[in-house]
Amino acid sequence: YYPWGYDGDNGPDQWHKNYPIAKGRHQSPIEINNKEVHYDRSLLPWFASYDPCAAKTILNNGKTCRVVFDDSFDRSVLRGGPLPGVYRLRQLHFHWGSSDDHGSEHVVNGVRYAGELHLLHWNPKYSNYLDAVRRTDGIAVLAIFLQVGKTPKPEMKRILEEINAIKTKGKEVPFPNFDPSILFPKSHDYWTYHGSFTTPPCEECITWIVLREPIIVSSDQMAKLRSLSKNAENEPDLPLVDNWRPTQPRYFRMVSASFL
Ligand SMILES: COc1cccc(N2C=Cc3cc(S(N)(=O)=O)sc3S2(=O)=O)c1
Ligand SMILES: [Zn+2]
Repeated sequence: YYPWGYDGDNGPDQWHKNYPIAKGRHQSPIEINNKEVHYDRSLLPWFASYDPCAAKTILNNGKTCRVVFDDSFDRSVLRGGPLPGVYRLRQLHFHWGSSDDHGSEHVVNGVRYAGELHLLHWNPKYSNYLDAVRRTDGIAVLAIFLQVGKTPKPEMKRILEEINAIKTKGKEVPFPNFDPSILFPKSHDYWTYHGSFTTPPCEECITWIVLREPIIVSSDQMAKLRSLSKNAENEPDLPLVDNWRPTQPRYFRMVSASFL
């Protein structure tokens, strides 16, 4: 395991030295531009059926704030859309900036959002998560943009209330009874393409489902995320901000849209 980060000598431009696939042809995130997107009317709607009791803990791993779910059976699943079957929800996490004008990983027609929520699911046709990570159809990530506005989504409060308990790297606390589908925007319109983890190991195993409609968060809520520290309790407080990877070359990949 090699230490990697988002700035200076271990930043995104250096990742390929320890994770050569970071220079692959199917990397994420990417720019999504209307004029290069292909409307695919055969794309089905996607459905999430999540069990709120599957939620286990919320943690700060020094790179993001993550909520972990029980994925020992088909308990919380995503299906439909571009997916061949059900995919099990394993975790959700966020990417955000040092200010409200940037922080998302995917960029839409030149627009960067303040942040991006990723819900990570794996294909249970593989024996376990680590096996799924090595397959092109192993993982599905539902990505939802965070846009700063005046009327924030009240459902975000539950996650942000826990931030004080996981201020430093390595902190993990129980996070029971949470159904992440309450965070979804009204519209289920999405873009989809084949890509990778946006952090090391950068495996190219992800079917990305990027929602067109952002969810609204307040500037204070973004500031709450920025109050997390990259470091552990007994180390200097380094603000956990700008944990997003710059967009990668699209090469010969098609981005399909579920909407006209
Ligand atoms: C061997 O692959 C493994 C094994 C165990 C954990 C991970 N992960 C690391 C990075 C990573 C990046 C994600 S993103 N931003 O693309 O949604 S999700 C995710 S992870 O699953 O936590 C990868
Ligand atoms: Zn992510």
